[in-house]
Amino acid sequence: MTAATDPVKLSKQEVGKAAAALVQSGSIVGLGTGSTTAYAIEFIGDRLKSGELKDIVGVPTSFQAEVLAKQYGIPLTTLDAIDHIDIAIDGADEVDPQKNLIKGGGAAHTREKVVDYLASRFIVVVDGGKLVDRLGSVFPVPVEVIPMAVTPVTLALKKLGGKPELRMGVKKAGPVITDQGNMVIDVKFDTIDDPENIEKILNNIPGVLENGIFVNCADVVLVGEVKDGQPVVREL
Ligand SMILES: O=C[C@H](O)[C@H](O)[C@H](O)COP(=O)(O)O
Repeated sequence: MTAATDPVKLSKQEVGKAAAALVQSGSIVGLGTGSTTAYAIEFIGDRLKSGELKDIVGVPTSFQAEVLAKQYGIPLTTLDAIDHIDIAIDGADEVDPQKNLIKGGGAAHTREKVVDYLASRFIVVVDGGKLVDRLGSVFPVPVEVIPMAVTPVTLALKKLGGKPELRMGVKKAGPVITDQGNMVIDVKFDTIDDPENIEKILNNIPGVLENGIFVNCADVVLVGEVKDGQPVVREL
């Protein structure tokens, strides 16, 4: 593992490493998506290679997680072949003091929600910049929508008082397409007073597959920060 020098990268690397250290031999591990979890996957792979960790199997939450797991030698399985997940490690885009999350900055929140909620222990890994007093303060809520319903869902989101924006690709003309072949509408709300309620309301719009609000899901939130030039990891 190469040492990161940028403070945010260093925080992500250390928090990823701390989460990977929580994985025990013989576990079924949910492998999250994003730049922070990527470090956890890399470190789990290192622990496997060194022999410190044995007999683990991963459940990837995205194509990205699957590619990384293969790269770092982590055997994979699917939800059809198992009846539980022991631990899941995943990132977040926002975390409030009640450990509610907004996820989906990488358009992977639908599969992540399935895997993270199934896990007996869900460990969230973030850098300090992701902590907010109130969910939705900075980040819009990603909403995965089947392609034929993009227009009516956009109108429904506006009626709810949100500012919806179809997520566009980078280095790809046109919209982002998820691992399920759908599109993502990012919807910014002025305030989200009741995350549990808004999560349900969004998922109740016909054509919506899943949204990025995760309530009552995280067991542990590990926060990586750099203090006096040194990376530190604390629990929220
Ligand atoms: O869809 C992506 C996921 O929800 C990520 O876990 C989230 O966006 C955080 O990613 P990162 O660790 O790159 O900030």
